[in-house]
Amino acid sequence: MLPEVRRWLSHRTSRTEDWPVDRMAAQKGGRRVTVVLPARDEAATIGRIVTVVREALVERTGLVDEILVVDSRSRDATAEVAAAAGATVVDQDAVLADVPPAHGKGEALWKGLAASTGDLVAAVDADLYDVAPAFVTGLLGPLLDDPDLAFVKGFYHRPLVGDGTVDVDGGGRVSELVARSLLNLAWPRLAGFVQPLAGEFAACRDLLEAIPFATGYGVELAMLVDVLEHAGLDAMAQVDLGVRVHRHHDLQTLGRMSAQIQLAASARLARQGVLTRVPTATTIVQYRRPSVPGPGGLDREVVVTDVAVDERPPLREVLDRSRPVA
Ligand SMILES: O=c1ccn([C@@H]2O[C@H](COP(=O)(O)OP(=O)(O)O)[C@@H](O)[C@H]2O)c(=O)[nH]1
Ligand SMILES: O=C(O)[C@@H](COP(=O)(O)O)O[C@H]1O[C@H](CO)[C@@H](O)[C@H](O)[C@H]1O
Repeated sequence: MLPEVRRWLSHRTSRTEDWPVDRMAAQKGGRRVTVVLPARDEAATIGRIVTVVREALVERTGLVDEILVVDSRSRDATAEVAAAAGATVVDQDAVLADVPPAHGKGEALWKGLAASTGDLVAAVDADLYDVAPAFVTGLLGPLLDDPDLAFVKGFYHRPLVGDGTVDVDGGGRVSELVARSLLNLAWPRLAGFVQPLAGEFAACRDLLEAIPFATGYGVELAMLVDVLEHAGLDAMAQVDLGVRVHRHHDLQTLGRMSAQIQLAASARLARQGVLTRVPTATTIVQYRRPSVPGPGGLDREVVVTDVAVDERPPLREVLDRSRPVA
């Protein structure tokens, strides 16, 4: 581990208990705070998350001013459930409607940033089973307290919850198998982040508007790299949020997620001159138990998926272009 990272770890890591909500609400001053929840088919969990955040942090303490759910092409009642629980709900494709739409989690976050009004923006995944207000206060605490900070990432223990089984630290499989190795090899200054792919982070609006967003699942890794480049390691911090339990994807879905992360990383390595060009092939070939016979008698079904992700430019460039010239 780089000595700089060792120093950063002890200097820039805190626990959510270090940031009591009443103190944070008092330190907020005139700043506006938005919580953004990107949500695709999260009708089962979004209502409870919005209710917890609204009751504890909007109504009881005033720490949060806006709860914004980005409905990311849901096929279920996510939008209705979120609105009934008290969130402002925007349709991903209706935000910046004159920009050709894209798909994915990063797109939902980018559109959420565009639609939000906070000076500080915190993001929380919408598939969490048990969200406490401390998830949000922990992310905001360091930012409200220290003007040198611009970005805070959550970390936690991640159980892998199966059918009647719990592996206490078995979650975060893509983090362990893909993201951590990529970061340690290519961006070792980011090796201090305990959960580099955590969907829970908070940042200053100015910073988020100044960096590009990968539209798919590469968004978290891309954001770490871009924030490091833009603001420097000492403007970044992490906070222990306890335990996080969420709905898991199967291994093949995680394989496609991994491919998107590697594409986002490759784009940055090319930008930094480490790779001479960005990969042009964007399909992943996977094999699964056959529902139809595979080619040449292969006892596997061949599944080819396009994992291409667009990159959104820094939001500020888009907003500047659409502003009328005086
Ligand atoms: O196209 C998408 C895919 C995902 N998500 C949201 O992004 C978050 C994290 O995605 P997911 O749960 O699929 O990833 P996991 O945490 O299971 O790896 C969740 O709130 C999803 O609803 C989204 O808004 N749009
Ligand atoms: O961290 C990980 O390995 C993956 C998968 O988590 P699990 O193995 O299902 O606990 O989950 C995350 O990765 C996505 C891609 O960066 C994020 O978008 C999600 O928020 C995050 O939960």
